[in-house]
Amino acid sequence: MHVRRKLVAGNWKMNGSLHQLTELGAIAAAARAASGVDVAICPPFTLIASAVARGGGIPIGGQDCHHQSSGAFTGNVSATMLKEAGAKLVIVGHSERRAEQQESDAIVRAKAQAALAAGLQTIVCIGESEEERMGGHAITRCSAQLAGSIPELSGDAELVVAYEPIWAIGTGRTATCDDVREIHGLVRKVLVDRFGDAGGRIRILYGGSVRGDNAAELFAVDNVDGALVGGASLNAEQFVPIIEAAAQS
Ligand SMILES: O=C(CO)COP(=O)(O)O
Repeated sequence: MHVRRKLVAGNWKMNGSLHQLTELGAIAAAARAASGVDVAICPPFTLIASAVARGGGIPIGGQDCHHQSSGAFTGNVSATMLKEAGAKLVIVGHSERRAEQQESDAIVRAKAQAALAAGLQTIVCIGESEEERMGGHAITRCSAQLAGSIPELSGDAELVVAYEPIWAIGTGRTATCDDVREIHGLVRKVLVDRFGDAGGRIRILYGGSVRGDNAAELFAVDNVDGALVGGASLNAEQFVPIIEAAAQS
């Protein structure tokens, strides 16, 4: 049985500003108080270097990276560039990118591989749509995404998986604890089948309308090793209670 520290990561998406980095002070203080919990924030690319400078030691990450380290890829940023900017982690395969940028499992996997190779902690996102869940296809969809998107483990950088049901993102609707237990159990099985003992150490986050008032019950579910938080990570007032719930779980 592996003891996995909780990880609470904030995904600011295309939100935030230099001014908003003032929130990081209180978030860093809460992170220091929650000694058993890892906390990270992923702001837009343009804020990464400033967030590293002003973040009070909280690991700062990107929300995407290209799978090549450099080249003629206008508008893109590579994992090595993120690393140089001071990022410690990166999110890849978020459903908003899979939908808007048509990112396939194979692309997500290549990005994850590049991120691990650059030494970044790498959060690979999976999750089914509402239609897939209603049609009884949540398990098959998540299994296919796992099979196609999870990279080989390489080097010392940590792989993390985030389960984010698309219908729960930004909607205020959270998956039931039973649904979360089922999918996180599936993810764990896939990871252990593939990586053996190392698969038991990989942290699995839940994401989708996590808030201070539902975090504790989600953190109590088997194989929920933390949260990937969107809206509620934008300010300390809403994010700190989630960190505190992780510390008490
Ligand atoms: O997409 C998410 C995090 O990556 C979840 O967003 P919300 O917490 O706003 O639902």
